[in-house]
Amino acid sequence: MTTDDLWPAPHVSERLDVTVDLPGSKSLTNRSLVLAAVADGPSVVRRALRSRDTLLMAAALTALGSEVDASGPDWTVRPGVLDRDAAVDCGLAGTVMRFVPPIAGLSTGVVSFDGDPHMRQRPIGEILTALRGLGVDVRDDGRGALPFAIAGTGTVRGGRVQIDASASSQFVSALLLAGATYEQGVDVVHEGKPVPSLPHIEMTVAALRRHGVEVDDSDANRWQVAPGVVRAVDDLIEPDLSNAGPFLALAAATGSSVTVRDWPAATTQAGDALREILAAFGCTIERTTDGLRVQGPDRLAGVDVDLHDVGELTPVVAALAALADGPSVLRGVAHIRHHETDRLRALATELGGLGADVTETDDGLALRPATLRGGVFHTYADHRMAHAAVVVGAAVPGVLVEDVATTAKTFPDFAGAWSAVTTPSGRG
Ligand SMILES: O=C(O)C1=C[C@@H](OP(=O)(O)O)[C@@H](O)[C@H](O)C1
Ligand SMILES: C=C(OP(=O)(O)O)C(=O)O
Repeated sequence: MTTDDLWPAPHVSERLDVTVDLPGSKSLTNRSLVLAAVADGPSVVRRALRSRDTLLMAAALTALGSEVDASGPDWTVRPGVLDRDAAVDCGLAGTVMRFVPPIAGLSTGVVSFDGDPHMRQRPIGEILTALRGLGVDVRDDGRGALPFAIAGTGTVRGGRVQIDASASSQFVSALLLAGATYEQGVDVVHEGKPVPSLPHIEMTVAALRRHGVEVDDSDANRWQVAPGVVRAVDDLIEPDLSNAGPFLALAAATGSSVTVRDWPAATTQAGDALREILAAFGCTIERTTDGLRVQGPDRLAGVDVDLHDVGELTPVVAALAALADGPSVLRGVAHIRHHETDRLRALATELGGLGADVTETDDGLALRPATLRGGVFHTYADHRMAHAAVVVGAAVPGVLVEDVATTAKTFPDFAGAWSAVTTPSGRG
């Protein structure tokens, strides 16, 4: 590591009163792109997120035969014929590695998949086994991980399939997104420990219904998608509410007021749970004509929260818990050991390195009040580790964020946006 890779997180020594505009949601953008690629005509994805994960998705769909014009803020997608051999780079994007293979089964070419070194550790085996059961020719070395290839025959039989989706809700979303294009549709039954991140499956179901696809989700742990046309629709992408996390946590950590513009009145995004979580820390939450306003308290309370449904919020919540005046328990998130890095291990190591009293548990973290100090915060190529680092850095002088550019996974120029709100001279 060179010192160039260390970004001094802005320390905030005054109370701020700021409003931020956030880029679009990764999860909504990548669902819209996938459905647009199998739709019955061209679509527009308005205010699409332009970030590494969404550009990788656009490149994957282009490689498979669609035309994606990502040159402006509104992206156009023209579905093409899936008739070619292709190579898909998944980077570190779970949505690309999980959502694209079920569509590749419709191709008449051989589609090979690989990604960043850590992506070879992230689970995909359940989807590969499920695809085989649905009639897809999957070629891998039996490890249930990248790299692998899908040799399409142009059609997929589909039907009923049982999976264990306790490691990731994306296993279910992936099969549902492709399901309507399969001859028999798809009937996915989950058997195993509870599925995490259920709001993300609700987001998938809502996206399918918007595209005219019939989905029956009336039984717990079972989702049936009827075969049929995926109608082309124009989508408007909401701001990314999980990426609102560090900005709203900034208010909590520094007793400031932060407004996130255009907070949706109703949404399937996991980040909406921030309203409740930040209230538990002692923040005051208010909807204004501009968006959602959070006012941080004078002293942060500790929290006891189950984050099973909203695991991607854990790094920012852990950063606040490390700054709190009371003890905290974060539970229900064993599955985030399979995210961009082992987030429980990484958070315990890095927050601990800055003086936090933090213990890893089987399914979360336990934190007790401690005085934090500055130092290097390693990010493990994980955008949300960088988010945790800057939140601590706002409250504690001298935090150096390693590789802040890793935030580009889901947020263009995060460091610039963070500087603009935290540095008085940076504000317009
Ligand atoms: O479907 C999606 O867009 C996502 C689902 C969740 O994955 P897991 O179920 O693996 O946690 C979430 O954490 C991830 O950031 C995005
Ligand atoms: C888990 C995450 O990403 P992915 O879509 O790569 O799974 C995340 O963004 O927190």
